[in-house]
Amino acid sequence: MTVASAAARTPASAIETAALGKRFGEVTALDGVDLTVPHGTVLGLLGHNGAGKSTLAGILTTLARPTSGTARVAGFDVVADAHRVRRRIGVAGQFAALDDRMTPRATLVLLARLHGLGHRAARARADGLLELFGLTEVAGRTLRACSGGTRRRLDLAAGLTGRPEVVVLDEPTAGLDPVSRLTLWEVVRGLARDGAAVLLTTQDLAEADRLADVVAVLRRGRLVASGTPGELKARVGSRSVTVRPADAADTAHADRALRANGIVAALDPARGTLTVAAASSRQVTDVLRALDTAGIDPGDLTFSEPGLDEVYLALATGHGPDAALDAAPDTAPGTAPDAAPGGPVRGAA
Ligand SMILES: Nc1ncnc2c1ncn2[C@@H]1O[C@H](COP(=O)(O)OP(=O)(O)OP(=O)(O)O)[C@@H](O)[C@H]1O
Repeated sequence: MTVASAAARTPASAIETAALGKRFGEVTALDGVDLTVPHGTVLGLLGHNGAGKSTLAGILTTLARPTSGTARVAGFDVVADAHRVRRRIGVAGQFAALDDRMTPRATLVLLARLHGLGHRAARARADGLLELFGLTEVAGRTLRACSGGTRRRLDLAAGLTGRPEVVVLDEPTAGLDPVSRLTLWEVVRGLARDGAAVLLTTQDLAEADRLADVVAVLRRGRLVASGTPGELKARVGSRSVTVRPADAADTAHADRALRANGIVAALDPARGTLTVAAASSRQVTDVLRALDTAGIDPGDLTFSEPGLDEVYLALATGHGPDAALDAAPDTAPGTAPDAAPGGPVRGAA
């Protein structure tokens, strides 16, 4: 399946928001969001519950109107040109409106016809999507006889019947089994390879890490960081070293020896390990010297790179090693601090 045909005549940025804001009465759901997603990019939007992810997805898919700022999708303003935007986007969530008595194949053929395809082309599109989403086997069952996972995959397939150049998926893999999840990841990567821009919201850090070219973190309605998963990990997380003393009885002793040298370790008594943040080789040397002075054989040493979970803790919640964000006052939802280390979000071109 390809979505490249649409990309050639479209602007450089598939999604572009400027100072985008949304208020619900007293609640500020989005506040000054500047976001740019080029074609061929998967942007993973992370954020705590209530951070504003669904609100942003809703505005980009014309289901909600911004209260300030602008958003353009496929070159069209989401308010002034909502109908043109709708013709160019793919969204999950259409399933709710579908008929339980229909089959997956009939459903997709109908939607493809609604997108203007002739009979034969609509059947071909439906068959392609059924195969892509592993639905061929159940294509002839009525929807009411299909499992929840099947319906969910059909919902996602339904969003792609129009070969959208911009795809917005709000937590697309929530509730999917591991195989369906991998299938969906493949589909999303394929869409981006073919030139579509995909914005997906997720709570799943592994998903963001594996799938997204660019990760953007929303915190209380504001974008607080963006970059490739690797960039964010390098900026926020720190490497660590884990020591497992050769003699397990030395673990507590080692902890005291490190503390005596001003080094704080996370102790795991069950494993007999101590883990210390060690961004530089100098810090590793300090650990080894402290242990040596105390007469402790450091035994096994393991080095770990930072993970996206650390990034998330630091940026999305403010509880983590990012000092700028930690220093931010704990304000009410929607009045998040001005810390925006990532500046305007740029997708990887
Ligand atoms: N229709 C609404 N009326 C009033 N407040 C709303 C409405 N929709 C969202 N909000 C509020 O806007 C803020 C952002 O909500 P939103 O659903 O966009 O967050 P989210 O990041 O998608 O959260 P979750 O991960 O829990 O789905 C929250 O404070 C929420 O309570």
